[in-house]
Amino acid sequence: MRVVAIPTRTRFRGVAVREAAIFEAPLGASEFSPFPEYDDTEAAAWLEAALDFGWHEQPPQLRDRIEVNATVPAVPAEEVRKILARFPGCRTAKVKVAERGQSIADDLARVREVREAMGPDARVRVDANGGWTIDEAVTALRALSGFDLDYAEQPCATVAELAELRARLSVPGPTPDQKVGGSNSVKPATGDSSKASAEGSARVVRDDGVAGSDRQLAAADGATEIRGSTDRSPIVRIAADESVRRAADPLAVARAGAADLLVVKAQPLGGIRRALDIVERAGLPVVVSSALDTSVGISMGLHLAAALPDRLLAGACGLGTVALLDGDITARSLLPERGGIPVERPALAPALLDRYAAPPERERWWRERVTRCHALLAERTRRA
Ligand SMILES: O=C(O)CCC(=O)c1ccccc1C(=O)O
Ligand SMILES: [Mg+2]
Repeated sequence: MRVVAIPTRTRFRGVAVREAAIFEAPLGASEFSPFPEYDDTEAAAWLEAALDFGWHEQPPQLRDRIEVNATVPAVPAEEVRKILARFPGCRTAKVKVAERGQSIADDLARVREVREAMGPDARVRVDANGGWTIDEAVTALRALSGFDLDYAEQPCATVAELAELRARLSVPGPTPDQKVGGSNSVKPATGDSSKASAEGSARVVRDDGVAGSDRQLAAADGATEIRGSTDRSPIVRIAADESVRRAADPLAVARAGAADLLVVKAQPLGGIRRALDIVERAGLPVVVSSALDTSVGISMGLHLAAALPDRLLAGACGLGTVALLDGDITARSLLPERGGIPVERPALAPALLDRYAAPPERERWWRERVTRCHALLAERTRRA
């Protein structure tokens, strides 16, 4: 095991140096990189993932290249084009919003710049990391809806808030720039759609990956072209991220009908097979994303995305984030090229492991954490 500390090119979630423990395992390199503030119980799932990827055969690959989104940190609008340039060929962008200390005006300016830079055909998503209250999310997402968002990721923190937000967004708002009426108008929510069981209701996935219950799509007034039109139901699709990867029950959000799609990450969900199992049981389309991993962790995410059936993949994945790091540890970096990344397990570069070696006290901290998390996993196995 080696511990590395890689500077970020732009602060991301306040992170200026990304630390990771890297295993040189029998099946290739594997990564353990839970954020330092996560407790051992939460971090144990990340270790399970690292051990699984390094020591066990992975499920069959259904594709050999994964389309990725550009990830735009909560930078000032003036910096947007510089960030987008690091994601050559990407036709989808995910923009961080609701950053602490910033305003909705900052978010609007950033998203406007992304939409202008990428053009009307691009898909633009936002990720609030649970930073809005329901009221703030309603206001922000109504304001942002003019930019034709692909979805809003974790606008509020809890499953209950997401469910209520989703219901409220299905009702036409008073915003003057929102056209109501016409054959493609947004119908008021049927009331219980947010509580509908994801498992019980038949789900349909449109050819662009948009999914919803029969009733939800019917509520869109038989619209065959929701994307690109100004009116839609709901105003914006809701994606769950933290409500999947940090929840005691990753399926609760799907069961509550509180999200239209899920963001799944291999490490926090305990590995590729565990993540695939969750996705199958949730029955919602998904986007695979990273946690700002090195190319080793990205490789794990690419293998998860490659194992997903087409019907469950909802567009470009958030796996282009090596572009946000100022270094890497593999011979070849898994950076976006022509909008995608080949599914590979890159070899470690010994000289880079040395160059980015973490200071001794951080190395010791990570070794102790691995030891504690491993003991938790062993204890769990003993009890099972
Ligand atoms: O999904 C992406 O585009 C990149 C990954 C990303 O946003 C992320 C990276 C580290 C920690 C949290 C998140 C997140 O999706 O919230
Ligand atoms: Mg997210």
